[in-house]
Amino acid sequence: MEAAPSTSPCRYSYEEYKETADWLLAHTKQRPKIAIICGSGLGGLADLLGDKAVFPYEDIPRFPTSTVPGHAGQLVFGSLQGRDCVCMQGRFHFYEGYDIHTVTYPVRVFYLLGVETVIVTNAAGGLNGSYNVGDIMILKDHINMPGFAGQNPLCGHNDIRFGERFPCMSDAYDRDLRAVARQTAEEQGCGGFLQEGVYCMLAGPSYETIAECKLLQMLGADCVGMSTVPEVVVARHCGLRVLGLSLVTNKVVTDYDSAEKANHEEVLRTTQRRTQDLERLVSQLIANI
Ligand SMILES: O=P(O)(O)O[C@@H]1C[C@H](O)[C@@H](CO)O1
Ligand SMILES: Nc1nc2[nH]cnc2c(=O)[nH]1
Repeated sequence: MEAAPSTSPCRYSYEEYKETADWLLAHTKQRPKIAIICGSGLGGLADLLGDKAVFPYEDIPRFPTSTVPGHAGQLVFGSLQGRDCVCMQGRFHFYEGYDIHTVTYPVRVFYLLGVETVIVTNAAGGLNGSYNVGDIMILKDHINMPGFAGQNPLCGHNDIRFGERFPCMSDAYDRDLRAVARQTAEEQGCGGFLQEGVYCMLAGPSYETIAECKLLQMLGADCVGMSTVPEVVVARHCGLRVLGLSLVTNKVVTDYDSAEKANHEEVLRTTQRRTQDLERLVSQLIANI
């Protein structure tokens, strides 16, 4: 597949998103109001669903496919805590070569399915010195670094059926959902490793240099990752409520004498260690929202 030029206008028409959504609606009886996007190593969240209908991405008309270890590549519809949900087991990253409109394609499909709330999860590097590996961070804000460089998924023609030309982002992470998440985390015994902070997205796939980590710390970022922000921007554009959760899978290196090196194996190891806590938290959250 030939990559789209980075300056392309939105590559997809309303009718294309609609074709995907209508196909899914025709192939499942579930009518989800909640969507969950699983981060690296966090795809086990989809296994919580009962009464499942599973669609590999390659079977869904116009859906992209995922290439990262730790990401399965299927859309799972099902029921959790008596609520219909749809779960993306495997997301699309900009660093895989997808243009920013393709990265966010599923979010507009969710909107057209009737989804109202999106729970976005990710694996991230901890920048905040007081964070520990294994902490869960509720996102209260983000820094859209690729957006600074012109890679905002809303660039190009604005279709008003999705949302307005200039959407607000100061309320990107829903205050009420954050409160429910804090409360639920306490009830589920996750309070001892819960944080709330700012996620910064970089394009990846290289991890950060020491100087870059120091810069991001100065900017006020608490965690750094390679996803989530484009999906959140598109979700907010079409009025979906968003809850973001980062799992701190590693601490970034900020010391020139350190022998530590960021690596994807450590990222996946940490997700395995925390997977049950996260599953419990998300499951109970869904009951509480
Ligand atoms: O999909 P997420 O953001 O959870 O995955 C993170 C970012 C990269 O894909 C990978 C790096 O280890 O983990
Ligand atoms: N950019 C980035 N993404 C990550 N995902 C998991 N850990 C990291 C990290 O340290 N940096």
